[in-house]
Amino acid sequence: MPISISKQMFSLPENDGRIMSVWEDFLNGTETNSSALRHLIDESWRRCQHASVDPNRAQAPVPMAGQSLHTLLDYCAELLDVSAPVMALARDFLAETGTVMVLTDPRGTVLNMEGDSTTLDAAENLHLITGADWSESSCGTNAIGTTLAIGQPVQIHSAEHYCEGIKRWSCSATVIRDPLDGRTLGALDVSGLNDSYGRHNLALVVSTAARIESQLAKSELDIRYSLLEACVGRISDNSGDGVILFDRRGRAIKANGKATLMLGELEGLHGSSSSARLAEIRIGNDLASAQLPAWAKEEFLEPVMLNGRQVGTLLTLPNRRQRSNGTSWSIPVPIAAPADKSFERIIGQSEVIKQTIFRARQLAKSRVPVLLSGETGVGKEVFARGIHEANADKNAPFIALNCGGFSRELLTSELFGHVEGSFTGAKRGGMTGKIEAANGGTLFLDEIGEMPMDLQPYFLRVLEEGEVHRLGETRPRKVNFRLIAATHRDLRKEIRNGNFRMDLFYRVSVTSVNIPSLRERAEDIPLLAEHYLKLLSRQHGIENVTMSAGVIKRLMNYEWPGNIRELKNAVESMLLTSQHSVISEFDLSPEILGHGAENTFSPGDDGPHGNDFTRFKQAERTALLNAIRQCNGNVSAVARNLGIAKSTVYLMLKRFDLEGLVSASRHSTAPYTPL
Ligand SMILES: Nc1ncnc2c1ncn2[C@@H]1O[C@H](COP(=O)(O)OP(=O)(O)OP(=O)(O)O)[C@@H](O)[C@H]1O
Repeated sequence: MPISISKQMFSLPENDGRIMSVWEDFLNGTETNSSALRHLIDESWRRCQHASVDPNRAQAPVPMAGQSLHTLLDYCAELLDVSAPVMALARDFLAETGTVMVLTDPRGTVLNMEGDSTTLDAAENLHLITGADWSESSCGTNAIGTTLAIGQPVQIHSAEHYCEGIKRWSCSATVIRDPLDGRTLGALDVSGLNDSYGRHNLALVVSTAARIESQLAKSELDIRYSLLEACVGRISDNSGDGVILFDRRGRAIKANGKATLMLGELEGLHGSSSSARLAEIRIGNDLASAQLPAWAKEEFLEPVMLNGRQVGTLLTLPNRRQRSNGTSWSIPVPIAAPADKSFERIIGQSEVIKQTIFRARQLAKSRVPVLLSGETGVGKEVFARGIHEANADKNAPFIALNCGGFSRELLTSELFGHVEGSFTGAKRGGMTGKIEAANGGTLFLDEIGEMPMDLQPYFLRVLEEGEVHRLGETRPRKVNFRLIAATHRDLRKEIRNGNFRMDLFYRVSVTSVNIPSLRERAEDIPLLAEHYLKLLSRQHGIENVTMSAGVIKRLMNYEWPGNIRELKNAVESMLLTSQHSVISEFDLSPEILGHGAENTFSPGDDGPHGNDFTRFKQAERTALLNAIRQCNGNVSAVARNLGIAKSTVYLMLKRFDLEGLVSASRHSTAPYTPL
């Protein structure tokens, strides 16, 4: 007699002791046929044994981290994005319940976790954390791995776990399916220590997963609706060509009459069978990997872009008459294919910057929020523009706002806009806020960590509801924009310090790119310095200026706390102050000169310095350098400038290893010649 599935789903904690002895027997090979053991657990244990899972395992294998974790999170961005609101609820409502909610990908790798903080800590000891693999073949019978293996909701309690180290836990999980084709997209789990067991935990995951699925269905329908709307003109029967429209997964969803006729001719089909054949055609879910029917060519395909995101594909079968007339096949022009020059303005050849650009380019393909992190002046805004341009239509707006540059009141009004008379100082006729201005394009919020705490829930609401209220107005306005935020702060630390809301953090950091500091890519400095020298020479109308090898070396050794912005300023300052056509170390600022020569001294260089200068010595050295600069390397003039004897200048030059900065002949009064 088949066992009722619903009975199979729930654990029976009262059987725990008996199940433990069955497990011991199972491992010893002396199997007992106990009614305490659910059939699905028995089957799962057998799968684990077959997969040689170690029953003594105390935790999941080392979790995935770094670039591979980033790539996985990007790949699952849609699932993460859609489930973000329910995970935020879990954070609030599971606190102090002794449980956590876990979202995984279809292979059981944890993507996100929220819930009770003590349980989160305990889970960490088990490696139940983002990036960890909780498939059955890695961790044995467990709710995540087992629900993915059997495709139905399940509780795994205590002794039912296959691995000894996990037997203190009680877990309930179910799969999340693609609402269109039933594909498994991931699993949702609620876990806690044994005393958190409750049948309602399974009810909670099942209803939450259903909510995620319906949200996925809604977003799919919205996309499909927009796709049809965008292409309605192209699939009309007036077209001489056969046109088939595919959704973003490569499934045919609409075709004009001509396409049905042409398909009939191409495949020898008639009437309804050619319509049925149309419904079967798949072209893969991106142009690069399109699996085309034999009669189609790659050039028949064009991406359909909406707000910079590919939402479908049009296949145009050129009119046969045109072909027999000898005219070329009408190769379609993409509706809005991105001309990918977007990251070209980012200068750098180092491996680390190339990888960063690659990651940003990948993320640009979707519309998920991106958090750019990095020190000041590393190029966060340049990257934001790159992502926007790689993705958006040519005319889509890119609206940037620095949250750090305003008072609370001004920032509120800049972001949300206001209506006339809404506050003292409100503009006549009101003002469109940046959020509204970014509609259809990208909103770049620089220094998002500076957004005041009490403003954050309002901005979160905009992100969640896609609506904005101008200050002083009750009517909501619909908005649709891509959010790129940037920060030089560690936002997780800001959350711990109570300066940033965790729910907003999860909303804005669905994906992230960390932009390396200039220090981490010193090999790019020559390229950047040359670039700025050329650019700024042109801007200032100065011709034929170059930099000495010594300068480049110093620039490469400096720490650049202000990154590229500081480098650009340094080059500009040298260009404007140097009196020679070859910029030399002599033209460098004392900071760069003072820091740049560590371990790089070589004959002809400006000389090494030590890190161990006292503040006083540093000041003395800086004064000497300034004087040398002002006096063009003339030792007598330097002595006069500093009010000390020439012999003391020589002593100081020796002490600070700066002799190379004055003219070659110790006693010469000839003007300094650049190296
Ligand atoms: N890779 C790059 N190649 C060339 N120029 C760059 C690059 N990255 C940044 N820049 C230039 O450096 C300057 C600073 O860049 P940007 O304003 O994007 O930095 P940021 O990280 O946003 O700074 P902040 O955090 O202070 O706002 C700009 O003049 C920008 O054009």
